[in-house]
Amino acid sequence: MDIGDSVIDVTGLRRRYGPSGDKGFEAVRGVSFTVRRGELFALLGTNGAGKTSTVELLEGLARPTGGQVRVLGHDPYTERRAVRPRVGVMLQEGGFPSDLTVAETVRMWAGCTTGARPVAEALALVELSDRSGVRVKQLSGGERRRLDLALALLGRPEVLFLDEPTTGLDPEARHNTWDLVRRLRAEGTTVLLTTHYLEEAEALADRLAIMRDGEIVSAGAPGEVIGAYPARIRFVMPVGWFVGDLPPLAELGVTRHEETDGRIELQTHELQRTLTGLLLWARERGVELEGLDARTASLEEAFLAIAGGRGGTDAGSGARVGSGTGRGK
Ligand SMILES: Nc1ncnc2c1ncn2[C@@H]1O[C@H](COP(=O)(O)OP(=O)(O)OP(=O)(O)O)[C@@H](O)[C@H]1O
Repeated sequence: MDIGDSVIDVTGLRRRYGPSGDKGFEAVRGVSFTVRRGELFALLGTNGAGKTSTVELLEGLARPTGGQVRVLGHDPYTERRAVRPRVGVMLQEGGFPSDLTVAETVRMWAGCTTGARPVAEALALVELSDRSGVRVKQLSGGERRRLDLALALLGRPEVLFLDEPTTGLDPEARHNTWDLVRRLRAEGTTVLLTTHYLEEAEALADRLAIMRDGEIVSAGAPGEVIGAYPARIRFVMPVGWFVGDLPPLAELGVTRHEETDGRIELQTHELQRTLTGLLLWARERGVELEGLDARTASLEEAFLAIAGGRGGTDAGSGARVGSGTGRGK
């Protein structure tokens, strides 16, 4: 096996439900990506974008209708026995018997897992040690998610598939799960994550891909994906001053500006240059830019533009574009 550094290789992947032609539906339409060893790769997209349909193919739960998947150098569907013991899967719904206690559930799972962690260790990892005697049906939604994660980690997997792992978790439990995932990745575990929480992807992912209508429409490191979108500077125009009094906006690197009731928003791909020019202008005139707020685009902004289909980097928001009129001082 020679897979170099890549652990998951996906090439031209397709998945169709139902027959070909109008009666069927192609949920995955030629998806390609690679996940390297020890990397955390996040798959994002709106509901129905095709994430679960893709991940199920990587997990070997279904056969692709086109293209190819390799996990640890093997076809996860036809070579399931070679792949399965080295992979941990946390599905959206665990579906284990709920009359068993937490410890019994982990013990039962451990019986089917080669080289399983001790039950106490698995429960400690997800901070469920104090719930070990509780029946699964009595757990909260967030505790069940953590139990799902404990089961996925039981066999010390080389590759971990996490399908919306923190849904239903309170903020503290979510951050604890993030810390655990970071630790696992630091130990060399390769992680493929699907999530609807963009701050989760931003916090954890080395690289990510955004899916829309069965295709990957943007991919790269979070900074690369976000970097295509402009930073924003917001402030309130000082009383008696107007946008036209500012230095020529194009010279400050502003690509777009909006004005609503004296509140100004500037968009720029050169945040430092634009902000410096603006602050120098304010200092020279001795005025205060009330409510000044400058920030790079967030993954959420990039996601909404990409997944929603706007795609362009300076897509208009429909707000009124300032006229730039004003009087000199
Ligand atoms: N068994 C099925 N038969 C027919 N269509 C299906 C089936 N499963 C999923 N689909 C369709 O495939 C598309 C992709 O679904 P999928 O569950 O992969 O999306 P997703 O990105 O995981 O969405 P979510 O974020 O809601 O989990 C959707 O339009 C869905 O209705």
